[in-house]
Amino acid sequence: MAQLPPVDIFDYIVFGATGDLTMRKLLPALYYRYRDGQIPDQARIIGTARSPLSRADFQARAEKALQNFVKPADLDPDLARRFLALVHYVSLNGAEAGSNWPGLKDLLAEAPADRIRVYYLATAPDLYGRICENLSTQGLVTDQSRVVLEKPIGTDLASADEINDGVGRFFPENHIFRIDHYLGKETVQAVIALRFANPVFERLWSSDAIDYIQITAAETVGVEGRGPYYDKSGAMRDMIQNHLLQVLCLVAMDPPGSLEADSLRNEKLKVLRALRPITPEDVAVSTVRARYGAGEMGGKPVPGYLDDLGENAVSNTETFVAIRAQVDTWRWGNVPFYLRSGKRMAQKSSEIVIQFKTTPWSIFPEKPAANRLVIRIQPDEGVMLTVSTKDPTPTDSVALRQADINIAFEKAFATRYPDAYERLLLDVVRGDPVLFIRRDEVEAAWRWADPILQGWAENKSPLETYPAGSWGPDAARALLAERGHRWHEDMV
Ligand SMILES: NC(=O)C1=CN([C@@H]2O[C@H](COP(=O)(O)OP(=O)(O)OC[C@H]3O[C@@H](n4cnc5c(N)ncnc54)[C@H](OP(=O)(O)O)[C@@H]3O)[C@@H](O)[C@H]2O)C=CC1
Ligand SMILES: O=C1O[C@H](COP(=O)(O)O)[C@@H](O)[C@H](O)[C@H]1O
Repeated sequence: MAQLPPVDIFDYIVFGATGDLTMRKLLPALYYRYRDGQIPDQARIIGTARSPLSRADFQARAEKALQNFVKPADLDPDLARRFLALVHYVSLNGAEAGSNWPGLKDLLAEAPADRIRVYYLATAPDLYGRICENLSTQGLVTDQSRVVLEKPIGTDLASADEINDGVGRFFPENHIFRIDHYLGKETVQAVIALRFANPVFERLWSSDAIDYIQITAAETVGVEGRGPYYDKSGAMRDMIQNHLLQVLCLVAMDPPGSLEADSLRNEKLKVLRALRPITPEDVAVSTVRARYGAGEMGGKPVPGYLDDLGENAVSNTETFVAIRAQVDTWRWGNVPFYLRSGKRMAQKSSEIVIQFKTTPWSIFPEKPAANRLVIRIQPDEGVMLTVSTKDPTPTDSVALRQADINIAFEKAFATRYPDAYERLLLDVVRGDPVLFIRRDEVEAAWRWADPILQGWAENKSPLETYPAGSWGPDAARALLAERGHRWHEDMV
């Protein structure tokens, strides 16, 4: 494998270091980058949370996280030991001015003052403003400091503004890295390469040739231990407002002038601003929301959402969303963009499906089927183009058959596909914002999502149920069928 260039020495200070995200994603991602020689031995990973842990306690938790979330074949004990030596811990309530800030200050002061500092906020977003204020009051925001904000930024436009204002008082916009881990996925970035490095696609990339587009992020997991967070969020705030809209932006945007961050973000912003509003009155027509009931996953019975939340739970939260969105631009005319995300669905599958139009006329006995381009974000990352070709069976006329041109990336490039966080965590150290979200993008996304959430809150469309292990409620199928369209799994 090509030698990857190491980044500069840094201190990564994680607020919320005992939480699920740090254990499941951040520490394993940093381990992989360390393993590949990109993290210098002088770098430090400083966990902070309120839990009163010693450094050794936290290192033991970090070790367990590596054991649980790094592939056993990739976990080298000697390397893991050296990686864990980079790990520190400070018990601290980030939201309280009188907490153990001296503990963090003293530790940071052991390194040169111009060392890169990344403050990664992996706590509930309503703490972001107060944590930044405390960092500033304590004199910990240096010229080389950046702050990373986890999603979701707020629960609507007003709360997002409050959070962005709270952080923006202490960090300039170009030092604020709003993370959306879908942008760190190799196959999401591959959309940019596919579109803008291959005229064969880009020349057809409009309503002239495209009938409709689907973007799906289906998960098999339920809410797991995250019920208290998830029930306040739901699929719209957890997945659609951020991850799926970002993917939609990359699919729908015009060519940026360059790969420079603002060039790309300006084009994404135009898409977000061109999204046709779905008013509370429209939600019954253009959206479907649902939650999973009891069902079966992998042949085993699983409980429904309410049982997953706990005894006597009451909830109006959706675990599944399907939306017919429109991008009101010259390029897209009336092409529907179907967005769908859900938990406890039949398969883990994130993909983009570009369904082309059929031929205007057929010289064959049967009308050729439309071409279809599938970009598989995960798992089985790759690209598949379905074309019509001649059926080789000898007959007295020309019969057609569909066949796939299929590129499986892992096989084609013989390389491991890194987790999205691996790329993004080091982009922050490099100070490269291209795969992060600018404030105006967050605002535009909420501006579109808010009226939908309002319509649902006013019960203007019913909360459907779907059995765990299925592809969602029948209403989601009907949303496409109205226009003669089908979800990918229903295409033969
Ligand atoms: N988990 C995931 O898969 C994903 C999570 N996110 C986002 O990441 C963030 C964290 O999520 P997750 O790890 O799941 O959440 P958890 O609830 O698992 O962890 C929250 C963390 O915050 C700490 N914490 C809470 N209050 C304070 C405080 N006042 N000062 C310092 N630390 C505090 C907790 O530790 P302690 O109680 O010891 O203080 C804990 O370490 C959220 O914004 C979430 O939306 C985004 C994408 C995916
Ligand atoms: O941000 C989130 O993403 C995960 C899904 O991420 P993926 O990379 O596995 O597709 C989702 O489970 C979680 O609820 C959400 O907060």
